[in-house]
Amino acid sequence: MRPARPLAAKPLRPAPSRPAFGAPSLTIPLQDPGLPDPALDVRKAAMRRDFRRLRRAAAAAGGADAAAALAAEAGALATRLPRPPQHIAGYVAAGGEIDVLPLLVALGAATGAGLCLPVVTAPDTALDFRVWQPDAPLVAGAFGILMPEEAAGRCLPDLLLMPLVAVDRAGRRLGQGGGFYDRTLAAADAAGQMPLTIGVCFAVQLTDEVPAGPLDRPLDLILTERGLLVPVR
Ligand SMILES: Nc1nc2c(c(=O)[nH]1)N(C=O)[C@@H](CNc1ccc(C(=O)N[C@@H](CCC(=O)O)C(=O)O)cc1)CN2
Ligand SMILES: Nc1ncnc2c1ncn2[C@@H]1O[C@H](COP(=O)(O)OP(=O)(O)OP(=O)(O)O)[C@@H](O)[C@H]1O
Repeated sequence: MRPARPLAAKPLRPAPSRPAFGAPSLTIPLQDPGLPDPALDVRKAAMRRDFRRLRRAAAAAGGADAAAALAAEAGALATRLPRPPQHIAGYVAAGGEIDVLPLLVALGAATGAGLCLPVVTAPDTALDFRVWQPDAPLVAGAFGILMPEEAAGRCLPDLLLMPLVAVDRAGRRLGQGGGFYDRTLAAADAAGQMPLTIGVCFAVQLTDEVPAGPLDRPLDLILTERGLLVPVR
């Protein structure tokens, strides 16, 4: 157990400046989040801290090579998909996440699918997705993450390349803690439009066991710079 730190030991810093969320739109409760589980949240928070550090180190040491290695697997990955995708969602890397854009572009070319990127429109909601083409302009969105402009139009992906902080061999995914992808999958499932989910990360982000609760949905596949993993459950 770590000793409790006096609050005064933490220097006061101004809140990080972030683009504000837009006015909340009409939100439909997607799923009752149920009873809070503080013990689970504490375990997830500790793992996030450790694996964000590992992720940043991996990105600094070989991020560009790893992104190229992912993209080189696009043709092989396309042949492993259970159905041909129509619209593939990637993400714009932040905080040391593996850069998935070269893979997204290559997978689009290999499958003929359209491409899109996620957009956070409000806290506690599902993600929106906007159409993206290579070299189309991106603007800063929530959390400073780049996203397509509104004029790009919306998209409903049937294949998600998902960022993550840590993952285990059963496909349990630890994300940034906003619950955005879990709510997105819950909403898609409820609408009968569950996409195929591929978690993408550096191999060092694989761990023995990610703590998970009832709202966490396991990944269909895991892709690292070392290759494709089919989760064992
Ligand atoms: N690249 C990327 N895009 C994404 C996600 C993601 O995880 N990665 N999301 C997945 O849901 C959504 C955005 N959700 C987010 C939720 C929380 C934080 C967050 O707390 N960021 C910390 C920095 C973390 C770090 O150091 O790595 C912060 O801003 O202080 C970021 C994104 C949609 N787009
Ligand atoms: N289907 C859902 N409906 C409502 N709330 C949800 C749902 N899924 C997750 N949440 C809530 O979102 C919060 C964050 O969940 P969690 O810690 O699993 O996020 P995460 O998967 O790490 O984040 P992200 O998916 O954004 O990367 C929790 O309070 C959780 O209760």
